[in-house]
Formats: sequence, C-alpha cells, structure tokens
Amino acid sequence: MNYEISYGKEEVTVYRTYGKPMLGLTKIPESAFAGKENILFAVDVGVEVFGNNFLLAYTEGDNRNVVATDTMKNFVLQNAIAYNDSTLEGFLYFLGQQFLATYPQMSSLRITGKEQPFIAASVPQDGSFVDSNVLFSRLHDDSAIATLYIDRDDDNIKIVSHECGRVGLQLIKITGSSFASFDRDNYTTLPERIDRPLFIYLDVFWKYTDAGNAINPDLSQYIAPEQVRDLVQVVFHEFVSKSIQHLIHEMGTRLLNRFPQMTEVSFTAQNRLWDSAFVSEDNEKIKSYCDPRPPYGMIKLKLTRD
Ligand SMILES: O=c1[nH]c(=O)c2[nH]c(=O)[nH]c2[nH]1
Repeated sequence: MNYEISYGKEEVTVYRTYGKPMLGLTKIPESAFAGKENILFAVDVGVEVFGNNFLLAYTEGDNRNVVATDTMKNFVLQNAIAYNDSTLEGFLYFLGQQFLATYPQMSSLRITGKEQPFIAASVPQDGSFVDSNVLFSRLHDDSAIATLYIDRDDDNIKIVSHECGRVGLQLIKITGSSFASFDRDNYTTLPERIDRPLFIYLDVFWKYTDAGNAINPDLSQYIAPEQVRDLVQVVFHEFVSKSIQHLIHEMGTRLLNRFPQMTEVSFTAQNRLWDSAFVSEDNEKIKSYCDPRPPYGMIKLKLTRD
C-alpha cells in the first residue's frame, strides 16, 4: 500500500504586538508605501505537516509520534513572541524552522499566512491628525498572503517552493475600459461596449527567482505586497483596456519589469461589471448602476520570465 499523509492546524489567528518596524524597502515609482510600524502584526496561520513518521497513528492508532494540532497552535502563538523581523514571509519561515528543529518526526511542512489587516485610527494632535499608536480598526480589505513549503536539507532546512500574494482587491474603474469586437454567433446577446464601468475582483500571486529574498531581513530585494497592490492600481488607472485579459497582461508585464527579482506572476480576476440602470437627462456622465446577476466571468493569467 502507498500512503500519503498530512495533518495540521488552520486559522491559527495570531495578534502579535510591537513587531519589528518594516524598514529598508526599495521604493517604486507607483507606490508611496515605504514600510510600516508593525505595532500590531496580525496573521492567520495554517500549518500542514508531512511525514510517514505519523503513519502508525493512522494504521494502528498509535499516537506516540503525534504532535497534537492543539500543541501546534500553542507553538505558533508562543513562537510569534520570538519573531524578530518584519515580514509575513519571514514570520512563516521562522515558524517552519522552529517546527522542524523542535520535532524530528516532522519531515516537511506547508506554512500559509494571511495578513489580517488593521489600520491605525486617525486622532487629533497639535492641530492636525496623526496615526494612533494604540488604537487600530479592523479592515475588511485586500491583504497579503504567502505559502512556503519547507523541507529538511541535511542539518539545514530549505524552502522547496513558495508563493506570495495580495488577495481580495475589488477595483472599479468608472470609465476607460472597453470590450468590443469579440466573436459573435447565435448565442451572443452581449452588446459591444466601447466604454464600461469595469468592476473586478482580483488576486495577484508571485514567486521570487531566489526564495531567499522573500525571507531576508535585509528588505532591499523584498517585494512588499502593498507595492504590488499599488502598482496594479496604477496600471488600472492609466491603461485603457480592451478586456480584463488585456488589463491583467499589462499588470503582469509591468510587475515583471518593475521587480527584476520576481520570476513569475499570476492573476485570478473576476468580472463583476455593474449593470447600467439609468442615465441623467441633463448630463450623460451621471449614471446609476446596479450589481450584476450572479454568474461571473473568471479570467486567469500566469506569466513566467524567460
Ligand atoms: O473583459 C472581458 N473579457 C471577457 O472575456 C468577457 N466576456 C464577457 O461577457 N465580458 C467580458 N469582459
């Protein structure tokens, strides 16, 4: 018999206070993002453990090697205290290193983290407004995500594969998008649109040529997910697209040109185009729209550097 086994814990939400501030990024022209204070560093962590050392638990009910998933949750929460750097990817790598160093029965791991975004409240101080350093508001907004696969390499550990991302963007461009001259047949009812209010949901994922740059405490080669979000927004703002396909291709080529350390970028986009309802009789720019009916278009693209 062949066995493939894994187990772990998902949705371990960690709220870590007074993390290390994120400093030393290389700035890009499309983004004002230059770092963050990390007074609150909040991440949903998922851990999946691989290894045939756990086989007896399945075949015999022998749990002697089993690290309880409840223990894994405690391990993540306690090791969050010891994490001394500033990025999501660095945190996941640190956890992976600690797991493999502590539990020899674990062969390899998948560790995923999803940032839980909070924003500092704006409070008055000396006649203007500043970011509170104690009060934060939860955002239901796009956020960073990362997955690392970590394996043993003799006495060391290595990243076998990785994927970073920014997920949950919801962007509406009021004017400056078209979709026309597409294939028409007896099934086609969609009218040609030389200008449409393009509303998309968007997830962006990328990989580094050298995974070491994702976890290096020196952030000069780090790709901040906030920078990726800002670049993608700038492209959407500037580019008059002929379709979502056209738009995400432009975003992908701009990202690969901007970040030489990025080897692959991929997109999952949803077409959430609003339906037109009414147009003002006085000013044709003034319109009202409603949400579309549920079926939505999905458009994907993966670009890999030659
Ligand atoms: O940007 C678009 N791409 C499509 O493939 C498509 N199909 C569709 O009905 N609307 C759109 N919009």
